[in-house]
Amino acid sequence: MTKPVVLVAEELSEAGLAVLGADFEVRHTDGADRSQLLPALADVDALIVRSATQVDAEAIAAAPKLRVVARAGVGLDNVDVEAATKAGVMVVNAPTSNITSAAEQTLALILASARNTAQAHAALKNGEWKRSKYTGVELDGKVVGILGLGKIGQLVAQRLQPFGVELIAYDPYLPPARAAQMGVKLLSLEEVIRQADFITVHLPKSKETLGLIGDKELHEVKPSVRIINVARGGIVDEGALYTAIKEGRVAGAGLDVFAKEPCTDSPLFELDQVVATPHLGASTHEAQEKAGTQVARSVKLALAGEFVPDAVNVQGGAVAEEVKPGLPLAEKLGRVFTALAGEVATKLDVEVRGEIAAHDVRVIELAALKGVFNDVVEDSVTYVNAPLLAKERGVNVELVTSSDSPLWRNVVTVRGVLADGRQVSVSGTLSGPRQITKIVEVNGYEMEIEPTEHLCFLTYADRPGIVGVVGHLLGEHGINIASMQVARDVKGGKALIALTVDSAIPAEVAEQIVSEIGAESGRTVDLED
Ligand SMILES: NC(=O)c1ccc[n+]([C@@H]2O[C@H](COP(=O)([O-])OP(=O)(O)OC[C@H]3O[C@@H](n4cnc5c(N)ncnc54)[C@H](O)[C@@H]3O)[C@@H](O)[C@H]2O)c1
Ligand SMILES: O=C(O)[C@H](O)COP(=O)(O)O
Repeated sequence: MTKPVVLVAEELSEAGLAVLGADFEVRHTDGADRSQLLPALADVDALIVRSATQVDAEAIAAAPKLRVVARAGVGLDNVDVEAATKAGVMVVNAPTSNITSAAEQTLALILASARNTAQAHAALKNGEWKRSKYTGVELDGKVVGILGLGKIGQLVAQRLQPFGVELIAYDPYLPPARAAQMGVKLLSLEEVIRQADFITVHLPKSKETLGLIGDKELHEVKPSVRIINVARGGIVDEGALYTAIKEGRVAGAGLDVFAKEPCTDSPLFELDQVVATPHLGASTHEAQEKAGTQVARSVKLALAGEFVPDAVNVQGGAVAEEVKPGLPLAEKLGRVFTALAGEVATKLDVEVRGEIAAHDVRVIELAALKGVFNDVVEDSVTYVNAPLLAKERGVNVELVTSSDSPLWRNVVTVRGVLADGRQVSVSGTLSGPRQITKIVEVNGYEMEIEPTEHLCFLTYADRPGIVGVVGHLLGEHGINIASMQVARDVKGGKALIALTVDSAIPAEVAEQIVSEIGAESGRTVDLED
């Protein structure tokens, strides 16, 4: 059996490679070099990167088998998550792996900037004993403004507390009470910029944050301000920062990240007031070990078709053990639903009833949608793109949960309304100690059949002799019936035959059966992949 291929496009810790183990074919490439990356993507199942590999729409299109992109770190600005989602590719990161390292690097740059450590060090190594030139400032009593009080911003705040600073922050998405608990006062961006002696940036790079600290803002800061950026290059405009330092409107800067990386020739490097490092925030043994092992675990889960807690483009929360067996059931019900409906519903309810409804069952809705669209679109349907497919087709999807399930311990129903107002539904359960998948309801008719690979549902007017005709016609075409059930609403009313057969029923045979028994509808379902 061929092993799934994992392409490691940047340095990954030994511990991460060890977690991948022998179950995968691990290949290496230089992700920063497009001429190497694009051809290397042709047959890979998973891609592992850090920040130097651009996983854009072109790269995703070059990887038709790709199932997961794993970012061994935090920032996802180098991954086109939207393009990945459209292609059904899961994107995962390691959101906490390097936050301590990034926070410590921030402290290092704040202190180095305050005390001119790097510049004095370089001068001394150059044989210059200069003391007054490198006189610095204390942190004690100063105001530190944190832009982005998220995971790293909060760790920085905690670590700065003992220095006797006043902490203020700009983060419109954080409740002020949460900030107050940490001893940080939330203010507007303008106020932070005007009051701070140190400004430290911990924002994600986005359309809103790119150039957030630009020429205008750098005209409003205190001239004694030092600006630290360990988040992403470009959030502080490098040209505007250069001019502000040159003109004495900013006292100094500590920079770990740059708008274009690698960056070795920034005009900022000419300024003695700037201390800079080559994107080293996450470059510690500890952070790399954590990032490597976390993404390797996520890749293993993703390639095993399991739910991945760190996936950023899959809706829903952690999946409880009790819920997991319901996923293949819901997916199967989704496929049966589409076969019964023969079209995409305008409104779709995924109902989860019974004991499992006490858990977060949003993933069951995803699994049902995955099944609903499995035989509708050419491209592969995954937990990632299934909700997107529903949205694109204007399907209004709702998850309905209830602890009340009178007949079965747990039951999942996919119920839909079609364009002409008709309703279609199919329910299933996992029965007995062996948790056997059973369909227990179709369009309101109760039954109990095990959905094998080939199924057929016939709705007709209840009368004698129909079972014989169906059996005879199938027999004539060499199709063996594995099981058959008949259900009806009232005697002489509408009836439904549910059949499982050993081979697919060709369309012309199904049509012949429908015509001979005068069926209202006849639907075949083929569940083999
Ligand atoms: N230099 C490095 O090596 C290194 C290492 C790790 C992380 N990072 C970067 O550090 C940054 C912060 O990472 P994190 O893990 O703390 O992220 P996070 O998501 O935990 O925190 C970001 C915070 O920014 C706030 N925010 C988002 N958009 C905003 C906006 N437009 N205006 C104001 N606030 C906004 C959010 O509310 C959140 O609290 C990211 O850019 C990440 O890529 C860099
Ligand atoms: O976002 C991150 O995780 C950091 O910027 C680290 O990036 P790196 O993995 O390329 O060092």
